Amino acid sequence: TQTTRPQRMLAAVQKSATRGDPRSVVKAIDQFCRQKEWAMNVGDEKGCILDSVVTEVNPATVLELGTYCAYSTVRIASLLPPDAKLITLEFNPHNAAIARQVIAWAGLGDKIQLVEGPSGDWIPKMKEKFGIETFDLVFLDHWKDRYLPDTKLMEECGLLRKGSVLLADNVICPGTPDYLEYIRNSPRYKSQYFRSHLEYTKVEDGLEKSVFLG
Ligand SMILES: Nc1ncc2ncn(CCCCCNC(=O)c3cc(-c4ccc(F)cc4)cc(O)c3O)c2n1
Ligand SMILES: [Mg+2]
Repeated sequence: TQTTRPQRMLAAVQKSATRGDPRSVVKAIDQFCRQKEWAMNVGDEKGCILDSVVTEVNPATVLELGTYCAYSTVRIASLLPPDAKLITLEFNPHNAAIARQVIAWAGLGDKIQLVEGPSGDWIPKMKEKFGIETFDLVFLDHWKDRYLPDTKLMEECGLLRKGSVLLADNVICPGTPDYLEYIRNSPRYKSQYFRSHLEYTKVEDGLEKSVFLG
């Protein structure tokens, strides 16, 4: 029977990456996506910008919205300090199952908690379910029309503190116009656009980094 693209991506990781070596997992997925099949990982070019923001923030708590196959999950977690925690939300059970195996292969199971379900349901439960006070870093990479409502929801739920950083993928392609409009005009955020390209292509895309001012 026909395999899915996430299954083929996992097979590429298990074939080419070293168990317990997160950067080799990242490299194996980038190689698969450049040489075999395009997939919607943040990718190597935007991934370098992601790395620099993670390193600068050095977060103790991270929320990722939209796991897909855990490429950015593993990329972020590989840069976190020892006791840091990353919670990643994935809506699609098949993708979540693949993501869990990629995370296990990278040896990052103790840093990453993958939660299945829509962001809108889980964001209000973060404090009670996971004992989270606030997030130091949020990586938005899920449904593009959920970036704005979920940002407002995180504000309302008190999950952001003065200095919390939001990093949003795909603000140009596929695009998140309502989110950009809000975040760039809100007095409660200081935003910066990092121009780049859609993963594995020459199409323009970029990341928007926004610091919550409280
Ligand atoms: N609410 C909620 N809560 C939790 C969730 N978990 C998953 N989802 C659903 C998210 C489904 C995947 C989201 N990502 C993208 O759609 C995406 C697309 C492209 C792209 C595609 C085709 C092109 F021609 C050009 C660019 C590139 C990217 O980098 C992308 O990230 C959730 N939703
Ligand atoms: Mg993306």
